[in-house]
Amino acid sequence: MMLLIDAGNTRIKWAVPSDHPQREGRWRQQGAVARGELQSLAQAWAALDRPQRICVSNVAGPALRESLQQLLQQVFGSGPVIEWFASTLERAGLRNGYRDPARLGCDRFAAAIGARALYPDEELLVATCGTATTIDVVSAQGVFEGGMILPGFGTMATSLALNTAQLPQIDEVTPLAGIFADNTVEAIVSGCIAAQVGAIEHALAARERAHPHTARRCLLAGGAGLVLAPYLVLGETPLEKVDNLVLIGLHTAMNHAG
Ligand SMILES: Nc1ncnc2c1ncn2[C@@H]1O[C@H](COP(=O)(O)OP(=O)(O)O)[C@@H](O)[C@H]1O
Ligand SMILES: CC(C)(COP(=O)(O)O)[C@@H](O)C(=O)NCCC(=O)O
Ligand SMILES: [K+]
Repeated sequence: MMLLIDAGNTRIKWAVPSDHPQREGRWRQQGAVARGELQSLAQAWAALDRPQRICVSNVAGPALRESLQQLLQQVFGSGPVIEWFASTLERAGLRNGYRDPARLGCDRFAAAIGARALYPDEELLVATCGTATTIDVVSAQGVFEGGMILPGFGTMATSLALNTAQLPQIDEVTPLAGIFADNTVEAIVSGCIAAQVGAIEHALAARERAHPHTARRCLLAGGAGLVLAPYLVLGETPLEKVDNLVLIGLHTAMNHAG
């Protein structure tokens, strides 16, 4: 059995891949907790069979890595081999085109590997909308070509509340009646949605200009993806909402040598 963990800056997502995906679906078990509720994973994981291998993508820093390591040891003992997934020059058939490959966020590298596993031989725009939003290009030849990093939807909205006297924290996002809102809360939501989908549409348009006559697909992942999907206007480019793209990438990578 294999345990896959995606530790982001807001939440920790995990899954156990199933043995018979056609029959049982991709994951046998899965879950997610806020970063501050890491300890609650002890209970969820205690119910699992002891994994032989554990693969972790962590972009939430060394303290989180330390806590996670202790927790894994506490629950599963020292038996399972832990791979701390890292960005390298090449993995699972994907080439990393970052100037310094190791500096690419390992969640972005994993998401790109996952995207390529889902859609081999297609050019892909991978938008992952978490604490940060990243918008990355994977070429049809299997090269991570590069991307953009911007504040995620929640981070953007929160920065307004923190840096202004009159703007409130947004707790809940309800569907917008229109782009030009007649109240403060919806005006903030509309503005932050416009910034997020605007960046994705801008990235796609730039790629279309640079490489016309190339079929491509946009994958949308991350916690804010659901909120943003209805507002994206991508013309003829198909849009796929993918849950747990980083975990799909880790699973793919684990089945290829490091
Ligand atoms: N229901 C929701 N409505 C709006 N935004 C959401 C919702 N759920 C999650 N988010 C956004 O998703 C982010 C967390 O997504 P996640 O993919 O878990 O991030 P990370 O990988 O950085 O931990 C939050 O910062 C928030 O912006
Ligand atoms: C861009 C990120 C902060 C995204 O993190 P997330 O929103 O998934 O929590 C993370 O991938 C990261 O720390 N990257 C390192 C820098 C880089 O990718 O260039
Ligand atoms: K992200």
